[in-house]
Amino acid sequence: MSHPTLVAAVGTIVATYAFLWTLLRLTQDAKEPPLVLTTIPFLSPIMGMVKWSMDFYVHMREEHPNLPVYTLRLPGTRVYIVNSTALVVEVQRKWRTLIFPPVSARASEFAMGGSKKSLAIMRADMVTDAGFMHGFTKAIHPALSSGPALDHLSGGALKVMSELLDGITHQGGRDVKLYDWLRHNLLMATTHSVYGPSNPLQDPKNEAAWRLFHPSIMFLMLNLAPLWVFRNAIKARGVLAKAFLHYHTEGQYKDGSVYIRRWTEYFVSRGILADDIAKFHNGGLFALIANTVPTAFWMIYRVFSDDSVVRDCRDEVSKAVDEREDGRVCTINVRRINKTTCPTLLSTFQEVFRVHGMANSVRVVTEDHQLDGGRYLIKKGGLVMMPARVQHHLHDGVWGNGDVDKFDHRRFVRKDGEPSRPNPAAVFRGFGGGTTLCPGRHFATTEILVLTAMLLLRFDIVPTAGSGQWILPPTKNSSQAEAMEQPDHDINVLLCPRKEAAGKKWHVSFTTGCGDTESNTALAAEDLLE
Ligand code: HEM
Repeated sequence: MSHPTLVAAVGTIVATYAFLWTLLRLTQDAKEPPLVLTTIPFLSPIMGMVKWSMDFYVHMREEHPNLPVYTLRLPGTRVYIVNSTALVVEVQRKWRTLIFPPVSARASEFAMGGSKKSLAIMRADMVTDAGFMHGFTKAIHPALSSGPALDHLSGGALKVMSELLDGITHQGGRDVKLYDWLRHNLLMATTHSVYGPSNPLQDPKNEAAWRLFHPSIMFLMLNLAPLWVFRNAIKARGVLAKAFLHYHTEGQYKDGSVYIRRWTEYFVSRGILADDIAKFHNGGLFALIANTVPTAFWMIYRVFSDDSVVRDCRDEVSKAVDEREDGRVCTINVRRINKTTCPTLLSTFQEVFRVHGMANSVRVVTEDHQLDGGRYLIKKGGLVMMPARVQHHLHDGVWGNGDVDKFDHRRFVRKDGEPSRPNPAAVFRGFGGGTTLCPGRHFATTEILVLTAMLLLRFDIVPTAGSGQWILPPTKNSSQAEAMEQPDHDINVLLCPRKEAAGKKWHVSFTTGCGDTESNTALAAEDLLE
């Protein structure tokens, strides 16, 4: 490069840097939460996110331990990251000002491809109870809260899983890739129970389309690249939407679960077009299955990779089994898979969320607003983000005296005389929190806990590679659209029927028998407070 060209290039870089630095300072109000990562204005936060992936926010809290909330400036947007538990509670309480519906609407537009007309309906009122999004949560809630509709939903999926395990027992065992096995079979079991006998996902073409579309959802939602980059994913999205359109227009949802009937009837009642209902089914499918699969994977990994956990949990779940006909008919009573009978199993499940969970609850700021009694100004149009991982890795004894970076399967077992943890409303955020607390949490919890119980009672699980050792897979490629880490590679395991379970017939029951406590599997603070 010639000398004048070099001078011009350096000059341009310096001038651009000075311009961006000034722009950043001039557009940042002194009352906003402290600005961090400004070395390269607007780009340093992105570089940090790429470098640290899902540990970025935990890393940032360790770098700035005294900041209850801080500002990241990204091109075109400001994001306020909340570290303080008390501020998480405050943000969730202010759900009419710091709102979630724009996030769902964005997903419906960019990731699902909804039409302008339907998006206008969704966006018409994103604040009051009469708005589309709040009405949606209310419409599906009764079908997913405790009661016959939920039992039917969980029972339908568990029946499919139980029959699958019968087949493996008859075969004398099976070698599987654990993640892939769960991905296929939980998809089949869950969608069968939700969508009913005409479940569109039972067609292998539609399952393949889902697998192609699913990994692109986050990128489509970010809307940073031209659509042709995602042409295969968009084509797959179309294949699924076509199948769901048939399901909808033929009225097949009427033979499905109460949940899917209420879901559909709500969209119809708000004037959403049939084509869009079909597209939004793709989003519903994402909510239904995307987090259940990795959560089940980690649960099975964490239980079966430690003999002492297998021993403790097996002992507990065996107390939830009723035997008849001289022990030849065994019924797992779901009501007894609870914190009283199975404290270690439940604690392991909660620890899976604490260690592997990566939910990032996001809210949009609708007007300039003061947080923390006027200490911080958060500006209209900004995003407020509450990363679960930050809360789940707080030090200072919040999670007990042990190492917060270590997986401790007994961390949540209540010990006599121990003080309760501070502020449970904010610290456990595996299913998010506040008005957007996951409505599917009871369904997913029952599905995963009872599947684990069935496996414990009926099988040993042994890795078949790496001289039989369980080796924790890395997770750095996890998609951040999900609330749970995903393993970067699969694990080969042998599902080996236990001789203690041989020759027995296995069932799952939801009836509350004499002496059973009502199911208390609640993990979210909101449920614990009920
Ligand atoms: C282990 C499995 C699951 C995990 C980890 C999970 C996690 C989450 C999280 C973190 C949120 C966002 C909460 C927030 O931003 O505060 C959420 C929302 C949601 N989840 Fe789940 N979920 C799971 C299973 C399910 C299932 C099975 C269903 C459906 C039956 C479901 C339906 C939904 C819906 C509809 C929302 C949006 C709520 C709203 O807009 O207010 N989820 N989930």
